[in-house]
Amino acid sequence: MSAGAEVLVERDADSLAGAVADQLVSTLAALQAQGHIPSVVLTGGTIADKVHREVAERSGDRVDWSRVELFWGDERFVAADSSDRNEGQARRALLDHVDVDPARVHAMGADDGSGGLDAAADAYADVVRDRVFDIVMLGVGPDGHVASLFPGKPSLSVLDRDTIAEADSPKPPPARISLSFAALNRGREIWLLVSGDGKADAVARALRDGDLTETPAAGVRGTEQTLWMLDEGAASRLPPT
Ligand SMILES: O=C(O)[C@H](O)[C@@H](O)[C@H](O)[C@H](O)COP(=O)(O)O
Repeated sequence: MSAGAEVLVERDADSLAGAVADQLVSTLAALQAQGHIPSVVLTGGTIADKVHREVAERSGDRVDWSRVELFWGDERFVAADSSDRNEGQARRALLDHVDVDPARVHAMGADDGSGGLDAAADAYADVVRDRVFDIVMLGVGPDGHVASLFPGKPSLSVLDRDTIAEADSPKPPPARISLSFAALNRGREIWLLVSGDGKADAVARALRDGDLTETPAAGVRGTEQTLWMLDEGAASRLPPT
């Protein structure tokens, strides 16, 4: 198993989302109790959406959302009002229901007809420059992708820039912006959130220290913790412990 990775298994997607939400709320509350302004990287996808909804339900007054810095690990490069945007998904499920400070919500650029994909990726590199994230949450695709870092793509070897532009994503929509491994791996805690047996092979490959070109999820590592939070389906190909 991948060195330093921890694995937590919940029964199904709902209990996984609840467990992740509880852990996020308590981690943010603990960081704020130390006087720190936590930074969190959000992602898109179905399990992220469930997690965001649970966090909105469970955080109550334990987290001061106006003192949390929010970033995205990747974004679909579509019009700002497209329902495809990861930003819009997170807003509808979580950010619209808690008291965030708009100045601390750092969304990636949208396709507004001005600068284009490369310029939007470069602009976000300026936003995250030198930033150390407290918590990076990532979904994992059945092909082992994380954020918008897909198997076999040149973006996997980008280590000298914090963002990449992906013009030909195998998961629609095709145009995306993503943090690179260089930026993601500045995360103190990286949480990989995975549900369903369709992802069990990718999870098993990543945790066996698979090749990141084939399984990008194998390439993320938090500086303090790499935590795989799975449901039983996603964990079903792991060796028995
Ligand atoms: O924009 C996106 O699509 C993502 O950020 C992507 O990396 C996602 O997190 C995974 O594909 C898992 O998505 P699911 O949970 O829907 O399988």
